[in-house]
Amino acid sequence: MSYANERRIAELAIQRACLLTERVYNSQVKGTITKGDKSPVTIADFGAQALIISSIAHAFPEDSVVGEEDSSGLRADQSKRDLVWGLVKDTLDATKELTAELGKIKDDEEMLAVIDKGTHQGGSVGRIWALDPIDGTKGFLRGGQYAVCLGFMVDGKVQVGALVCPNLPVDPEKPEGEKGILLSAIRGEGATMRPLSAPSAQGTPISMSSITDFSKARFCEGVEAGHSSHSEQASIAKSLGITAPSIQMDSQAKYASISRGVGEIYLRLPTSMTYEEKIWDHAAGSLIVEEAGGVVTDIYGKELDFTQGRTLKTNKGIVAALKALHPTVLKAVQEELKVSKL
Ligand SMILES: Nc1ncnc2c1ncn2[C@@H]1O[C@H](COP(=O)(O)O)[C@@H](OP(=O)(O)O)[C@H]1O
Ligand SMILES: [Mg+2]
Ligand SMILES: [Mg+2]
Ligand SMILES: [Mg+2]
Repeated sequence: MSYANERRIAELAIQRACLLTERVYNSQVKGTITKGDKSPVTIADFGAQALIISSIAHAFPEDSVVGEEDSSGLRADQSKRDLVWGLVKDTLDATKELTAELGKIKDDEEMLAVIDKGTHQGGSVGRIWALDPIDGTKGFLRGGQYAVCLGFMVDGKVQVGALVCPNLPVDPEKPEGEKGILLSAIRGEGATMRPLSAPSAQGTPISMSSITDFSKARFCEGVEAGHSSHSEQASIAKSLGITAPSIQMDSQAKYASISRGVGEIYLRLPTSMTYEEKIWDHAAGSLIVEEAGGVVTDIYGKELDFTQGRTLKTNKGIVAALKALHPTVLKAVQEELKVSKL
């Protein structure tokens, strides 16, 4: 069974949401709220979650959604709620040609209810979408990379992944040129990419780099030192003979980057053994990397298990690399971590 329709709706939905996130990215008003776990959420995260879940509910009313955000912060703050509704309404008004396929939201009450459709607990049964309305919120606030991410799972296996990276260059050779790319994949059918400016164009197939010589290889890692262990990643890179400096960027833009051949490896080594990676941080990006010729496991070499609920509770960390390099990278990771953690 092909999931071409799910991919089409995913692409349209994240691209529509991206109009909203870019407006906030380029404005002075980010409307940040600090959540219970001390992490930030902005009016753009809420607005994007509302638009994307309403698209899914319109196209596939029986499906469930595991979304990162819930409406509690907005219910407690009328002025932010008004800001988000203003953004959502403007975006819907500006994209009327998509209403037949993606539907709309009637008022701010409905918007809050739609955001809360993302509270599903996930699991191993049925059709479930994993949504990160803004991945890399800290990058978003800093003016760095961020991504709008949507994965679609059937019985706990990711079948479709779609990512918008509004601030990655269309041509990696021209970093100051046009920005904004959309990547997507269907399991077994490969991964594709297209510029955001060409919404109706067919995506071009992408594949990972073919560099197998570690002295020429590059690795990606996050910017936030609290999210992955920079010191251990540096030490692994050194032991592999990697000489290039790490490519640091926020969000699933790292998965996007290696899937189109900019970097061969993405390391995300845990900074704490109690943190559980969230399914929405990996569903879309990991499938796109696999379909572009890569392998994605945790630090134990285990496949990512999306059947466990809202988190990858049976996995630790992420090791993603070109298929030919992955066994050697994993061995280096395990040698490095064995001492302190395994
Ligand atoms: N201690 C931790 N270890 C690993 N990831 C963490 C973390 N704390 C937060 N994160 C996740 O890291 C994501 C960003 O990844 P990166 O650092 O690669 O940009 C965040 O997504 P959000 O920005 O969607 O909240 C958040 O879910
Ligand atoms: Mg977050
Ligand atoms: Mg995230
Ligand atoms: Mg997020």
